[in-house]
Amino acid sequence: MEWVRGETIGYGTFSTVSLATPTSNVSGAYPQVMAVKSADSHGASSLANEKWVLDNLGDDCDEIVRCYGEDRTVENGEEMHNLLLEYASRGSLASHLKKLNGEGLPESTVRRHTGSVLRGLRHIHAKGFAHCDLKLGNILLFGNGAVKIADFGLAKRAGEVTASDGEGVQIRGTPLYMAPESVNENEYGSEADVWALGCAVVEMFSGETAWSFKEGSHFMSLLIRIGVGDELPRIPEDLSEQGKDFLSKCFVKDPKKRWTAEMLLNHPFVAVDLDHDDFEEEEVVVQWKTEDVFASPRCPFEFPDWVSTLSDSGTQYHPFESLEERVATLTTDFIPDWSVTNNWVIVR
Ligand SMILES: Nc1ncnc2c1ncn2[C@@H]1O[C@H](COP(=O)(O)OP(=O)(O)OP(=O)(O)O)[C@@H](O)[C@H]1O
Repeated sequence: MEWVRGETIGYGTFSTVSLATPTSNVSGAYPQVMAVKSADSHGASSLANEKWVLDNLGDDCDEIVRCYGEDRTVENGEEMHNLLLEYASRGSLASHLKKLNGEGLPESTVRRHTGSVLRGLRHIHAKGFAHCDLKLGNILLFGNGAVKIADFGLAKRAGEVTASDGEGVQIRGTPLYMAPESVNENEYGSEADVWALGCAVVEMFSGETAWSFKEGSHFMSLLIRIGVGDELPRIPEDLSEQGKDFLSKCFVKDPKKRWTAEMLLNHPFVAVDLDHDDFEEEEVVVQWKTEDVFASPRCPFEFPDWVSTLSDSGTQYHPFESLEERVATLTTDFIPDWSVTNNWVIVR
């Protein structure tokens, strides 16, 4: 497919996302407006992984962003890897929420979005994958009010051991959304996606992250709270009883006892027919104002949207006697330079 690049609509850790239009579209096989996610050689493996996962997931799930293909271009003398994706005219839920100045979304909207994300997760998990980076920045909002899961750069086959697994303490995805078993055991399976979904639901409803923290606090202290002890993410007081119950099924520390996406789809919080009068349909508008360009943060201390990345300690892996011992190894005065991360960084 021939296409031309339009203006930039988002920045990620690994990529820049722009508008794209096909130049020859005789058969009408492609939409008139697409999003193209582009990366240089540093982000190429993440894009290749995303393409591979999306190919495996197929295009029969309405809650997963569609991929129209990939190609390579040379721009300003540099080879760029490009992934052509379905364009979400209203950006991510993270950017949408930012415009609400700390306000959350109405509960009926949260229920509808949660149901959609759960259908997407059920599909991903049924195909044997885990997303590993579910957060509001990776849930895209479309003109008709629909939401879809995007950004499969960190996704992997559930249970698959990556080259870096087992070599030390890893941070895969965004610390604020990390499940206890990911902090304690480096486990990133479908159960961890459900925990992250719970965090996303809290944030959608309250406009605040599920974990409260002091500005400037070390992110390792958050990992200790997630991994050790009984503390759970905050469940908003003003959420309905059904909502609170739904979150209590997501925030189960033991992944084996946590509800699955399939089970949660039958929970009354989402298993109701909601009227769709709380959003306005919108035509696909392609003129983005400069201030609409959404950048994924590049530093873990830019609360609340910590950067998504993979990291490992780079040190020899050894089993720990207790959770406390393992998590205590995370505490260090050394603060990595997350602004230059690609795939893996040393965190201690
Ligand atoms: N299909 C799309 N339609 C509209 N906007 C998009 C689309 N894909 C991505 N974006 C925008 O670009 C931003 C960055 O994209 P994405 O998260 O996929 O990149 P990334 O490099 O994987 O980032 P990170 O891993 O840091 O989250 C998104 O937060 C979103 O605002």
